[in-house]
Amino acid sequence: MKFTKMHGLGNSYIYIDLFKETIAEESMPKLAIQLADKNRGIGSDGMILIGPSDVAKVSMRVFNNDGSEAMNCGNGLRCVAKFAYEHGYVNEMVFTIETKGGLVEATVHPDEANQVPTVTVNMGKPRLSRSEIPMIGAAVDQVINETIDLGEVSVDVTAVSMGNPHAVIFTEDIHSIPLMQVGPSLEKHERFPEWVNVEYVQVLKEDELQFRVWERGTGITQACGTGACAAVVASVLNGHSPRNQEVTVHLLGGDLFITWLDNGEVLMNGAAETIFEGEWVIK
Ligand SMILES: N[C@H](CCC[C@H](N)C(=O)O)C(=O)O
Repeated sequence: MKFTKMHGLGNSYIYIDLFKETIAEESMPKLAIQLADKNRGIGSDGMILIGPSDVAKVSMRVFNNDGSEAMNCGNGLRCVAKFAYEHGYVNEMVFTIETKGGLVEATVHPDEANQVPTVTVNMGKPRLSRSEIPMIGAAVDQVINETIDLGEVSVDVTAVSMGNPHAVIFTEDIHSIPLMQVGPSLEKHERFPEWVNVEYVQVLKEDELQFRVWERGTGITQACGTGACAAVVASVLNGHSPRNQEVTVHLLGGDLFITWLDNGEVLMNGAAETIFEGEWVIK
């Protein structure tokens, strides 16, 4: 089976082209774990399947390195758009991608060699009501700075879904956050029946955020595209950032440029890179 390892700001996945390969549905979680294993496999944050779609130009499925399937992946979407354009599955520069969390629209920015170094994705509208996150508790339209007791510490969470769930916590100092403690504790907290991605955000300026993430089903990663979108939405909801203005999000692996438009949609712009291609023998 051919694979391509790609990354968005160091958030890497093993990409499998289902236009050419076939993988049995029941073997997908185990294959994701095997491919992502840095000692016995290739090494990545998970596996992403690129394939045909009845409703869009291409489809994307995302598996974390624990084998769990996610509804969306921002860094993955930019790499899928790059892959689809460079492999000729699309001829346009603007096209739709089907995810389990809904349809998104990608715009590739080819260079003079017709390769794609950066991609802009319209991620659609964030889902903010408690039931859409999903999150346990009284029905509310928005979960803003809700305190969750984790035993030794409690955190104030702003909850945002980009098709996948995010718990955003604001901090005064991104370099002193208890991410290794709070991350795993909040990820599987009973308030989040489908678990949750955990993001710490420090507001440097209204249009500049520092960002760290503990990803659901993976742990700490270099970057999380849907998380960066959730961080900007949460920053606007908390009055730290303006709508309709590009916000630079500094992640461990690099910068993403996010705008929450007045029409409610979230634009994400950033890099997408191919690392190498290879062959994997399915055991
Ligand atoms: N761990 C996430 C999926 C990957 C999202 C992230 N890598 C991104 O770029 O958005 C989840 O279980 O919802």
